[in-house]
Amino acid sequence: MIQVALLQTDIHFKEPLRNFETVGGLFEEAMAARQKPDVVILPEDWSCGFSQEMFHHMADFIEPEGGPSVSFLRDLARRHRVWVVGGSIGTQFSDGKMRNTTFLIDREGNIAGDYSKTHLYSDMDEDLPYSQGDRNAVFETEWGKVAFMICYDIRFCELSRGYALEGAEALIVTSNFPNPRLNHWKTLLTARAIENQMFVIACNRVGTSPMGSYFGHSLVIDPFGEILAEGGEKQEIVTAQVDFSAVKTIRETIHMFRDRQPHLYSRALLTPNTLQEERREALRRLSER
Ligand SMILES: O=C(O)CCC(=O)C(=O)O
Repeated sequence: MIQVALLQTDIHFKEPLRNFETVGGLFEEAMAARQKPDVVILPEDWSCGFSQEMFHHMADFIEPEGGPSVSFLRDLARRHRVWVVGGSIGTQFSDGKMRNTTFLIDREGNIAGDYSKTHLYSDMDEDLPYSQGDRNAVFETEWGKVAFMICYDIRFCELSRGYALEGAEALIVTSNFPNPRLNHWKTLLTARAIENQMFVIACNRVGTSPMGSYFGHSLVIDPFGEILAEGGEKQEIVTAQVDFSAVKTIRETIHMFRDRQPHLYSRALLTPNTLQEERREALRRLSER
């Protein structure tokens, strides 16, 4: 049984120091609770916010590997001896590529893994500066096997199914999911939990950005699809106890993984996405102008 704490923060656009202060304050509060968390989870882009404008001026936002945001979180993890899922941080990696990346940090402050957003939100031009992540790993921790999604990723059931087949027991989601799509947020996350028989632990932000407003409603959903905890629409800490043995219980009750019929599923799932190729071609032509 572990205790999770989701910091549902109000992120101030382009004000990292102010956001560090908010996260630092909520972190102390979470650690002072009677039930000390084992894992603290932050929302997507927790240190600088998110807007379409940002994707055209990345120099103002991007951090190098080991930059100030991840160093700040590693220090908190080490000081409080707690695991941290570092929301996401726009990071330029040593291969020169920029990615929207979540860092998994252990109790010693070491980076135990990272996940970069697979499905970039092209309707907001996120795919202009960012490269998609291409290592969708399941990570073994002292409390169970976990995998990650960032925001728009939750619309793509194929990714979470792959994680479940690789043994993930919990899907951790970090997000800037906006109004008015609360219905999508709750329905998609609940479906991901039920269809994969795993926990879904999803941290969303509140407040506003130049793009609009965010509804919070961070969620902890068990593998039966029951909501264990749900945030409101204000800044707060959402907590829940997560008992990973529930995954085994549901998987031994409804044998979905035994009954899958992959050879009968559509071959279209594996054919290349021509719409994406068209978008890449259009962007290439634009950049040549
Ligand atoms: O899928 C959505 O409705 C919103 C996605 C989004 O805002 C994002 O991925 O940043």
